[in-house]
Amino acid sequence: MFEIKNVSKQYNGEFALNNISFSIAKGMNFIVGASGSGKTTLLKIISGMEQDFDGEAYYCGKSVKQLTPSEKSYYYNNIFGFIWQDFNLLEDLSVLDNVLLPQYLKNNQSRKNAESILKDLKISDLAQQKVKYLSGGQKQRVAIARELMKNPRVIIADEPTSALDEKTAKVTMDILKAISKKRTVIVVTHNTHFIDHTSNVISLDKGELVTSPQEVVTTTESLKYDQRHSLSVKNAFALTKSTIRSKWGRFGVSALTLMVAGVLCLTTVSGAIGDSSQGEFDKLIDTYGEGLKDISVVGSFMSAGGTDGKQEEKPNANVTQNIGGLYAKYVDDKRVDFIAFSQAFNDIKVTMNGKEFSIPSTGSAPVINKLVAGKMPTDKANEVVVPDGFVQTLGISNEQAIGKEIHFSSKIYNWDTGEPVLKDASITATIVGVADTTVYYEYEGKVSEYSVTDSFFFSKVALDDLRRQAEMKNENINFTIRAKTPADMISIKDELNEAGIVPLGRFELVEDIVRLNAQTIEQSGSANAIIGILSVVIVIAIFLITGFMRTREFAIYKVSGFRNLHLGLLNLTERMTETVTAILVMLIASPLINVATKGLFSINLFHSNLLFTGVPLIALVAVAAYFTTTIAILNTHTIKALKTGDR
Ligand SMILES: Nc1ncnc2c1ncn2[C@@H]1O[C@H](COP(=O)(O)OP(=O)(O)OP(=O)(O)O)[C@@H](O)[C@H]1O
Repeated sequence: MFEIKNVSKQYNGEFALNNISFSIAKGMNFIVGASGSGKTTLLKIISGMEQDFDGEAYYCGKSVKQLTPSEKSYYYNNIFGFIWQDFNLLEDLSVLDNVLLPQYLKNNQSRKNAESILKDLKISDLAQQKVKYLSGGQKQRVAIARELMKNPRVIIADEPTSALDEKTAKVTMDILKAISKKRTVIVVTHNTHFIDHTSNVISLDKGELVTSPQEVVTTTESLKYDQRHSLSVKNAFALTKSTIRSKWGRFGVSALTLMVAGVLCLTTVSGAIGDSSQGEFDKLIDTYGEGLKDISVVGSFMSAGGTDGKQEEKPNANVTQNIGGLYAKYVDDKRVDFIAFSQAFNDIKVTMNGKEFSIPSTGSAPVINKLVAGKMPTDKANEVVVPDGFVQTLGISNEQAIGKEIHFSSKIYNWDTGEPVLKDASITATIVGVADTTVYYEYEGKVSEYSVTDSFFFSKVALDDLRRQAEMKNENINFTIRAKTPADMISIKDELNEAGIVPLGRFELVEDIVRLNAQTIEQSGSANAIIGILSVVIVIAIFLITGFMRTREFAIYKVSGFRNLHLGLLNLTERMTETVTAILVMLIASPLINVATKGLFSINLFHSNLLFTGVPLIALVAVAAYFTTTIAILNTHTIKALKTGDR
C-alpha cells in the first residue's frame, strides 16, 4: 500500500530522515525509535501533511507529493483516519456530534452507523455526553470511533497511548490491533511492549532506518477517487447550529460585537453627533421664534450709521438702496424657505361668505413667525396667507380656512411724494395658508412677545394689483427672506452685502451659532471618524483573537477532510447567523440604545430610517469579521495546531 523510496527530510541542514526506503502492507505497523529519531516526520510524509521532502512516497501507486488540496481532503475524509496522543476532539460537542463530524461532507449522514461503531467500542451510553467530561481512555475511543466513521483504509496513530494509563493504553492498543485485521494501521509509539510478532516494525535511529518490515509489498490496491465530497449549505448550517449550541457564549459575544460595531458605525455614518449642536440653534428658535432666520430686504431705512453689526438696532438715519430684481433672484433659491412681502395695510376689512370683518390696525409691517396651516402663496394666482387670529374670529379651524375666498379691502400708504398719502385698494383672493404672527423680542434681558394681528401676505400678482390701485409707482416692494438654515441665512446675507445691499436681521446672534456649529461639526467629524474606525478595529481584533483561538478546531476539521473552501462556507454561515442575531438584537434593543446614545452623544440614534441603515452596517461589519476569520482559517497549519505531544 505504502511505498517509501529514498526519502530524506532536512530541517535547518540537519537530517530528520536520511534516505529511507520501505513498504507497508495491511495489518499492524509500528514506527518506533528514540525521541527525535524522525518518527513524526515520517508519519507526516506518509499522510501527505508534509509534501516537501526528497525521494518519493506512494500510497496505492499515487505519489503523496502530488496530492492536490482537494485530493488530500478527500483522502482525509475517506481513506486516512488519524488518532492522536491528545485525542483532538471538539471538547464542547457531544460524543455523537464529534463522531459525526466527517459525515458532514457526505450527503447522507449515517447516524445508525455512528451508533453501531459507538456500541462496538463500548461507549454507546456516552453518545450524548460532552467530550470534555470524559476520561482519557473514553476520549481516545471517541476519537477512534470518529475515524472509523470515515471507513478508512488506513489508520495513522501518533503516540495514541502516551496520555493514557497502562490499562487504558492496552485497551486502546487492542482496539487498534482489532482494526488492523481489516485495515492498515500505522502506530508511532515509544511503548515497544505493545509490539507482538504479528506486527511490522519500522525502527528509526537518528533519521536512519534500522529495521523495516520483512515482507516486501509487490501488489498495490487500486484507488478510486470519484466519490462526491462537498459541504452542502444545509450541512454547513447544521454544523453551525451544533457549534453555536456548544459555544453559545462565544456566539453571543460575536453577535454582540457585530451589533455594537454596527451601531457605532451608524453614529458615524448618520453624522448624528454633529447634528447635536443643532440643538443649540433649536433652543434659540424656541426663544426667538422662526423669524430668527429672516432677512429683511428693504428699499430704504433709517440707519444708526453703517453696518458695524448693529443692524438689528432701531435705525435713525436715511439709507436708500436698489432692491429691484432681488425677489426674482431669491424666490427659487435652494437656501430659501419662503419669501414674504412686507406690505403693511391699514383699515383692513375682510368679507367672507357675505360677512364683513374689521381687522384692527397695529401700525406694524406684517410678521410671520411660522405657517401653521397650508403653504405660502405662489405667483400663479391671487393667493393670500392670513393671520391665525383672523381665522379664530371666523370660528373655523386653520385647515378649514384653506381654500376659502375672501374679499380684502384696505388703505395703503403711498410715499411716492415723500409724504404718506392713504389710498384705497381691494382684491379677491384665496386663502392658501394660515400664519402664526407672533413677534418675539428681548427687552432688558427678558424675552417678550406680541402678535401682529393684521399680517396678510399676498402673492406677488395680488400685491402688484393692490399697489397699482394705490397708484404706487415704486415697484420695489420690501420683502423678507426666510432662510432654511442658520448657515443659509449667513450665506445669503454675505451675498447681499457683496452686492452692496444692507439686509436687516439678527445676524450677530445667528453668526455665533453658525460658527459654533461649524466648529462642532469639524470636531464631531473627527470624533465620528475615530469612532467608526475604532469599531471596525475592535471587530477585526475580536474576530482575529477568536479566529486564532480556534485554529485547533479548524485543524480538526481539516484532518476530518474539510478544505479551506468548506471552512469558508462554514465561516459564512456562522457570520450570517451572527449577523441576523445582531440585527434582531439591535431592533429589539433600539429603545435602550437610544437612551445610551442620548446620554453619550445627546442624540436619538434610532429615528425614522436610521434604524434600517443599521442593518446593512451590521452586515458590512460582519464582512470584516468574515475576512478576519478567513485569515485564521488560512493560517491554520494542521500539524502545528494538533501536535502537542513531545514537542
Ligand atoms: N518543524 C521542524 N523544524 C525544525 N526541526 C524539526 C521540525 N520537525 C522536526 N524537527 C527535527 O527533526 C528531528 C525529528 O523530529 P521528529 O519529530 O520527527 O522526531 P520524533 O521521533 O517524532 O520525536 P518525538 O518522539 O520526540 O516526537 C528532530 O531533531 C526535530 O528537532
